[in-house]
Amino acid sequence: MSEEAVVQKPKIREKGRLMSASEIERTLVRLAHEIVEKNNGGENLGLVGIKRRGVPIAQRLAAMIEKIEKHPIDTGVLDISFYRDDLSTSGVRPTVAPGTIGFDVTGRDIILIDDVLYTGRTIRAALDALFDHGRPKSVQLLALIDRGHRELPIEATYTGRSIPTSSREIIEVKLNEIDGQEQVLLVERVD
Ligand SMILES: O=P(O)(O)OC[C@H]1O[C@H](OP(=O)(O)OP(=O)(O)O)[C@H](O)[C@@H]1O
Ligand SMILES: O=c1cc[nH]c(=O)[nH]1
Repeated sequence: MSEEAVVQKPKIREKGRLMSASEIERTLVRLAHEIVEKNNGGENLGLVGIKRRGVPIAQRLAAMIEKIEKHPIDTGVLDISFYRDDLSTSGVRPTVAPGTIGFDVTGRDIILIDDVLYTGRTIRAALDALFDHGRPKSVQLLALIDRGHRELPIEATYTGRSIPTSSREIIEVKLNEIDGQEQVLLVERVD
């Protein structure tokens, strides 16, 4: 057996579609209005998407908020792959590249944005990275899907859908900008 065969991805079975393209769109419209309401119009807001699928979600929300409030919204990117907990145990010491978010976060009301909130480890790492870049006035968290199973005391300020899951299940968010399709699927590992 080749080595590639040993490290195959787990087999998965599709269990159903949780959100269609129009449901994702409607949910993002609602979240954009919630953000505007909670932040009094959002003059001081900055949206930071976590790679990968948090980025197009942040860009879409910024466009919606700009349309509602008629002022520009700073939008940036956090690539947290080098900040993961599991890397630190292997001795890798993450370094922060200055300016990679795309705007100065100091003094701003930052909304961190990701597609799925699960254990919370990605968000913890993203918070570390964010504060390496500057000192925001406040940080709020938005997740399109909260699937539970938190391992850290982290909760979303804005949630698209809360979907209770088993640990064998996986939420797959598909977005046009990355996947060429638009839906949220529930799948299950079968091996
Ligand atoms: O709360 P957590 O347990 O950290 O899980 C949530 C993270 O997992 C997914 O990223 P993934 O590592 O699968 O990468 P991807 O976004 O590139 O698919 C998802 O996009 C979140 O960033
Ligand atoms: O189910 C999950 C868990 C983490 N990240 C995902 O994208 N889906």
